[in-house]
Amino acid sequence: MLRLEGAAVRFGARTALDAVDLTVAAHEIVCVLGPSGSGKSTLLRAVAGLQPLDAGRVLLDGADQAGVPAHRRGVGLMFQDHQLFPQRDVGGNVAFGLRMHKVPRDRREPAVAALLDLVGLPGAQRRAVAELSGGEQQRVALARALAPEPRLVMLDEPLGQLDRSLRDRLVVELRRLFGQLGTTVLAVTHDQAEAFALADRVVVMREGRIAQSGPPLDVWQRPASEFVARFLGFDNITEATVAAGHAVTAWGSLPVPDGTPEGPCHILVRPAGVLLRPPGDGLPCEVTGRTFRGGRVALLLHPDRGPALEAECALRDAPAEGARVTVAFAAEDVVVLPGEPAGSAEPDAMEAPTAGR
Ligand SMILES: Nc1ncnc2c1ncn2[C@@H]1O[C@H](COP(=O)(O)OP(=O)(O)OP(=O)(O)O)[C@@H](O)[C@H]1O
Repeated sequence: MLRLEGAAVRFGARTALDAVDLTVAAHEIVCVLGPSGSGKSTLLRAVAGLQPLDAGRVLLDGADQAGVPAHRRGVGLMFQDHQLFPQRDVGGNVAFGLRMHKVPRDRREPAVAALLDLVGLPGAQRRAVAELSGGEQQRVALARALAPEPRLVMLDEPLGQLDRSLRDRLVVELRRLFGQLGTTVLAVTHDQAEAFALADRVVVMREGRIAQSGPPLDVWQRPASEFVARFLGFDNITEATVAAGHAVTAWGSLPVPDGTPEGPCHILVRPAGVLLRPPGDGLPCEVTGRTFRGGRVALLLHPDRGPALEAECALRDAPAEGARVTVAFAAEDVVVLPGEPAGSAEPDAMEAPTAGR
């Protein structure tokens, strides 16, 4: 449905989008993730027709959109600050796009009612926008974006201003809603939990380029680079040299999957793969911090050699701060991160990385 080919946008000397190739299939939900300034909003604006390209093409249903103004592209947009019209009631806001598309009144009213049902605000047509909660306003904004039945809905930080619990709830509702409607979605967020809960596919951006693209679980299990791994919050990363089926690291020798290329690389160990062992064999560490996460505890460990480690354990097994522990590493949680040239986006980032399994 949507294809970007070599899309580039420059602001003076700054390259906001750097030769981006991206496709979104019909009915697919794609979430673009990335740090601040990585080009996420610029990407959306380029697709919407609000930002001209300096190079490359945007195609919708195979048609080049060069010169097609935003309102003729058939895309629905929902921005972070959701910009509802304060002087219109809920029904007036949702009907806005329908009026613009000259849908007659007798068809508008049932459409608005159906959309409000869909977003969980049945019968809210006559309520004033100002008296709605943040989450309710967000739903109205969504209903307004969906009303003209756009072929593609684009969401910029759709749940940006809401608190965590409301986000977690709404993101599940959104996914269900999009599935029900068969909506094609391109969303942008810097919240990885939101992206992973909403998306069929996540696209991680770095400095105007795509650092990795894939189903959420794949990206989570096999980050393509140190950048992606760190962006996802993995910190157990160290330099390594692979030889004869093992990686030699500051933490000791770690098992790596068969077929891992020999030579220097970075190694990630997921916190679940840092195993507490009785004193003896393994890497001695001191427990320097504990963070409670539901029934689990994240332990911050200071090893006798090598960088700090995060481990995860059950509440009842959690050693006290200051305790001495020994750790071993589970092979299935060791991930080899392909090398990336220092200071540049990764040219081979779309290739599947080698993963410990
Ligand atoms: N109108 C503009 N003029 C100049 N530079 C701009 C303009 N819009 C964006 N940029 C620059 O382009 C780069 C990408 O910006 P963009 O807003 O797309 O990033 P983002 O990933 O959406 O960031 P955030 O998460 O902070 O919204 C940034 O370096 C930004 O400063």
